[in-house]
Amino acid sequence: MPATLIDGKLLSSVLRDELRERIERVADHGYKPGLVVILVGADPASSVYVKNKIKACEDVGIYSVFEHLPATASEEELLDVIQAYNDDDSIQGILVQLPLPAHLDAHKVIEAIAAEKDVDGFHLSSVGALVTGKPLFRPCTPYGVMKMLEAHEIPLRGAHAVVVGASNIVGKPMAMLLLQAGATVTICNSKTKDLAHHTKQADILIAAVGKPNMITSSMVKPGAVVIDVGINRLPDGKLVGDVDFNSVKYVAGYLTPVPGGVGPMTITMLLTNTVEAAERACATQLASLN
Ligand SMILES: Nc1nc(=O)c2c([nH]1)NC[C@@H]1CN(c3ccc(C(=O)N[C@@H](CCC(=O)O)C(=O)O)cc3)C=[N+]21
Repeated sequence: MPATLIDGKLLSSVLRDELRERIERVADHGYKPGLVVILVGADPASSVYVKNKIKACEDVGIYSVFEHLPATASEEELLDVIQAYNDDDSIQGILVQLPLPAHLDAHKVIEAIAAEKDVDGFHLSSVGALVTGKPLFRPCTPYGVMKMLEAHEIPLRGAHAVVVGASNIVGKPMAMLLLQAGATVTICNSKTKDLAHHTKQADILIAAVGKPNMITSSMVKPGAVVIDVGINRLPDGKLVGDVDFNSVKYVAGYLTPVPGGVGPMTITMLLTNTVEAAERACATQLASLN
């Protein structure tokens, strides 16, 4: 029997309905969640993602601002823009679209974002809070994956999770969330010897490498939960993940599609973090009134 599909679009629509209710509740206190998306330059893929994020905000009733800087913008200009939004009470979330042009220091730029507005979860405060077990903001992609596992009641305690890819934005925080949920976690990287040996042990396999179709059916334990975080655009324009979907679907127990899997969930968790930020700002103000 082919794998059960984990539909990120469907789950997103359920979660977005819940967000609309939370947004109405903060609206009752005179608050409207606001997100600014900052894009430097005009990379076509980034431009599409940014547009999708703005559209998603409109869809649930989050106020959004698109701040577009030229590719030649200086670090100082970008830091000034971030500072202005740090000080802007109509904005609770600040996202700087990555990757940045090479002349800008992404680390320095991310650190300039006020920690309480870091809805991407990339700031050192967010990373430290996550690792020590009191998350401030969870990075959107791993957070979305956790929601997908939860929605399908996939047991995590004592499960063996194998994360392929060790990036700061996906692999590392993904491993941390799975660990905190009680899984035994293996993290593989590009230097891992005999990758298939590790992936075949996985009850839950997370593919986050950025190589089209690299996880093949012989690398998957029968019945495993396979989460495809990859988004690779082929020369013919087709979008594929890191998992060879057509062969793995006959081996896996659960599988996420690309498109329509982790991608839409990433955006939904960005919206969730923005609403969360607005609820905290609202609670802080209510407390100061008492
Ligand atoms: N500061 C920052 N935060 C990010 O969260 C961030 C970023 N920079 N830089 C780029 C990556 C990539 N990313 C995606 C989100 C959704 C889809 C998505 O919705 N994908 C659709 C398909 C979209 C299409 O057709 O191209 C899907 O998988 O169904 C894809 C990619 C967020 N990123």
